[in-house]
Amino acid sequence: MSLPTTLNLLELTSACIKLAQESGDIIREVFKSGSLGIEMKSVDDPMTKADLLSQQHIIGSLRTIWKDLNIVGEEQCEIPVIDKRPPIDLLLNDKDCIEKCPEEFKELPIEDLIIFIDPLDATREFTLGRVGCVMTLIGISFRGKPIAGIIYQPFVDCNGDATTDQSQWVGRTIWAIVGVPVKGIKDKRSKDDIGKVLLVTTASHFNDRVQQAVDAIKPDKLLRAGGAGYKSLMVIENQADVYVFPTVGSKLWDICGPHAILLAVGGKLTDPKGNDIIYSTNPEKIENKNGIIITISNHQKYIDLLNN
Ligand SMILES: O=P(O)(O)O[C@H]1[C@H](O)[C@@H](O)[C@H](OP(=O)(O)O)[C@@H](OP(=O)(O)O)[C@H]1O
Ligand SMILES: [Mg+2]
Ligand SMILES: [Mg+2]
Ligand SMILES: [Mg+2]
Repeated sequence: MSLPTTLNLLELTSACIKLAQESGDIIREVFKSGSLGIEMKSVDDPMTKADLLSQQHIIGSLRTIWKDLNIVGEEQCEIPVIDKRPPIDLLLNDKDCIEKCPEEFKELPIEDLIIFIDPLDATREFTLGRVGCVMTLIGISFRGKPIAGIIYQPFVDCNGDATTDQSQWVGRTIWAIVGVPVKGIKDKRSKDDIGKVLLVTTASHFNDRVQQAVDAIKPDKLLRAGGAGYKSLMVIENQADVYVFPTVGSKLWDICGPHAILLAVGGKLTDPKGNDIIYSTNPEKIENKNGIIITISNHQKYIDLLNN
């Protein structure tokens, strides 16, 4: 039987939404078990049983339908054969998707797609019990550009607010297809911060280059947070105006999903010189070597501040 050569983005995104939610169940179970199975991939770069099981579940399940899809996952691991096919119809009756999804997205050549999976973003925070910023990130890129993204936050209440109350861990899904109105995004800007410039950056990898970027932008408030995905979501939900990390550290799987959601809400993500990030399977291109800057508006203003 010949394999399909095209796919419907609504079906792929439907499957990814469900799989991200199921990965959240896996991540919560591992956390509650108390045995995280921490391995150090390198200094300051942990992987846990939750990262592994989450990635195996997502990729193994996608493979039950799309066997030759290009998938780039953060973790180096065997992918077990899974026989349960994920549902692919969640978005097929979504009014906005039917009316606003670009027609070409409904019949995409599989060979031009790459799926980037960060099965658990902010692992370091996860190992330290600071789970509010943990999330599963799935990005779908087409010919080098993000076209759909899914974020699932396992350790938050229904408003997406971190809580230590395990009974409130209902989790939250944020997803977008570029060109389709995004649902469920909140404006989380506090009243005291209206009119101010808030910059968010790393909590765990501060260095001179980051300090220089902060000095160049001169924000009214400097916020420090864990998780590349979490900081991106802070910009998407107006809790920060700009997220900058001006040196190597983040990878394509950290940003592809959030990037698609950001584009869908009118934001921008480039390197600190304003160059587009191209999504590729080339191992040489996986690291964002020059860093990233993420904004919801006035992107060029921040690029000019960083480079003048
Ligand atoms: O946890 P994984 O999936 O390995 O992804 C990491 C990113 O690759 C790093 O860029 C993040 O470091 P920063 O918080 O300095 O952005 C890092 O944030 P963290 O140091 O707060 O955990 C993570 O988001
Ligand atoms: Mg990550
Ligand atoms: Mg990760
Ligand atoms: Mg990692």
